[in-house]
Amino acid sequence: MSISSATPDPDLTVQGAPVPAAHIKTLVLLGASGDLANRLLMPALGKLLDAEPQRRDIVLLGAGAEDWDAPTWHDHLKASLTAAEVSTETIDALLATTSYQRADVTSADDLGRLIAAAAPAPALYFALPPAVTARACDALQHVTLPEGTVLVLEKPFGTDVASAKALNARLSTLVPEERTFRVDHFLGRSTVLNLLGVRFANRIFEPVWNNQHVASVDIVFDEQLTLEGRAVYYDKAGALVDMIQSHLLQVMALVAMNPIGEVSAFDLRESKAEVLRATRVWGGDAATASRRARYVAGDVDGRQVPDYVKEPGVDPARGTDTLAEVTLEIDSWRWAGVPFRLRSGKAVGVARKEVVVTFKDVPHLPVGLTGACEPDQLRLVMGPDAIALDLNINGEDDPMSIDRVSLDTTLSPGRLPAYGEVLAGVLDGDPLLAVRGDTAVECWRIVDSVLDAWRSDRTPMQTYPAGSQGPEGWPV
Ligand SMILES: NC(=O)C1=CN([C@@H]2O[C@H](COP(=O)(O)OP(=O)(O)OC[C@H]3O[C@@H](n4cnc5c(N)ncnc54)[C@H](OP(=O)(O)O)[C@@H]3O)[C@@H](O)[C@H]2O)C=CC1
Ligand SMILES: O=C1O[C@H](COP(=O)(O)O)[C@@H](O)[C@H](O)[C@H]1O
Repeated sequence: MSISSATPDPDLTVQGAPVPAAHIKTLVLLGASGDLANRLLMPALGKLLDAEPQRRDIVLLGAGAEDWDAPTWHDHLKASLTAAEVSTETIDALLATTSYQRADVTSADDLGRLIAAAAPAPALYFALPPAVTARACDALQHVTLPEGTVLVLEKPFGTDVASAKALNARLSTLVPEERTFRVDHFLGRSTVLNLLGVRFANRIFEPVWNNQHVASVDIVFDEQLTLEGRAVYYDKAGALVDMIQSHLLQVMALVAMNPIGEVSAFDLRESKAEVLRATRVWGGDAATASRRARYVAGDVDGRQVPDYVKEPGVDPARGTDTLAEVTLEIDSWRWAGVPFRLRSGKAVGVARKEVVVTFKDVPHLPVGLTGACEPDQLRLVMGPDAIALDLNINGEDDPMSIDRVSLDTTLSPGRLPAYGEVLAGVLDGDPLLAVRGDTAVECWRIVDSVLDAWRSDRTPMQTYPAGSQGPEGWPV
């Protein structure tokens, strides 16, 4: 008998329907001069307002360490929105009401001033380094938060089980769980959201979505991107923590969860949590259930890439992984015995970003049908978004020989970028796409076991040339 190693914290699993937060009027962007704010959040807000102009009464309040006057802030915001091709109407509407305050977000006095300016019910978006976010949350203890305040936290949410639990405990003293938005922008990606439609709006998949018919599931996010100047963050995280601990486990939960009664924050998040609570490393040994590797010099699509350890800001002694793979099992009636392989890497030659469900072989191929009969595969591709069903059919020339076809369709990129969907939830006070606190801890429980094995050096660090598809012998 398998027993889930963690029991959900009752304080973090809000029972019943979520209590709607007041419709947010002011979005306070803490860390407004930072990369996330500039490259992703402000454009996403602009796109959301373009798609839903009725929201144009949203006021954006920027805050950060920079001593910016109003024209400097306006120029910064306008440049970010313009680069994202946000409409001039939206840009003008945002500029008409926005303001910026210089603030040390770890100071209760500064935070108090910001919140007073953002009343009645602000959303505080911590677009800050994680350590600064933790200190800002400590400082908020000394500030009276208006009823309905929403807190929005970026990944990484803690650095292990203990720190994630401590952060949850701190947050629970500030606002209720349903007003705490732990952002995982993959949950706003259109292909990921499409898992709901594909799985539950079709008759044909659910009956075969189990260990009777599925041989394995691969969730792969291999990028051509390298370090891209992010050593301060990435060198401490690595591929396992950067991608698998958060995004890929969330995607896995959506692939594996039981059907939900309604698309509500409670149903969806509880169903995902059930999966994650039942998840552990394949065979119970994290050292053999995982692989890790790091890129060395190579050529990615014509771009010369140095050894990872020679990238500026990298500490070679740290032993950071740039490609990680973990095979997991979900101890449930539905999934027992089905390997879920999660893999993500940087600096590969050909990007591969997809969920692949591989079905078992047919039990019997009629005598007389010839040729290779490969397993059926359903593939959901993340960017450019597509869905494909790879099947065996009768051959074109010899009708009794088997050929392979792919029934595929490209999907529109979605009405909004992933962060646009995330922000829509924040502004509506709907935590549907937010990661629940107990789930964040579960994800660390799964990944901590791998990190422990890696620290004991039982899983060798391999290398692969940048521009390749990973070390030799690894399945791609
Ligand atoms: N950038 C990205 O692509 C992504 C980032 N994230 C997450 O988003 C968060 C922010 O990342 P990112 O934008 O890249 O980080 P940056 O370092 O680019 O930005 C952080 C911002 O916080 C400000 N800041 C730091 N300390 C204080 C303080 N005490 N008071 C006020 N402002 C302060 C910085 O100001 P100053 O520079 O003046 O010190 C800067 O504007 C992180 O948790 C990251 O993991 C998540 C997904 C993608
Ligand atoms: O959160 C992260 O995600 C990106 C990949 O997501 P995308 O939406 O930008 O494609 C990844 O490159 C980055 O390392 C990671 O921190």
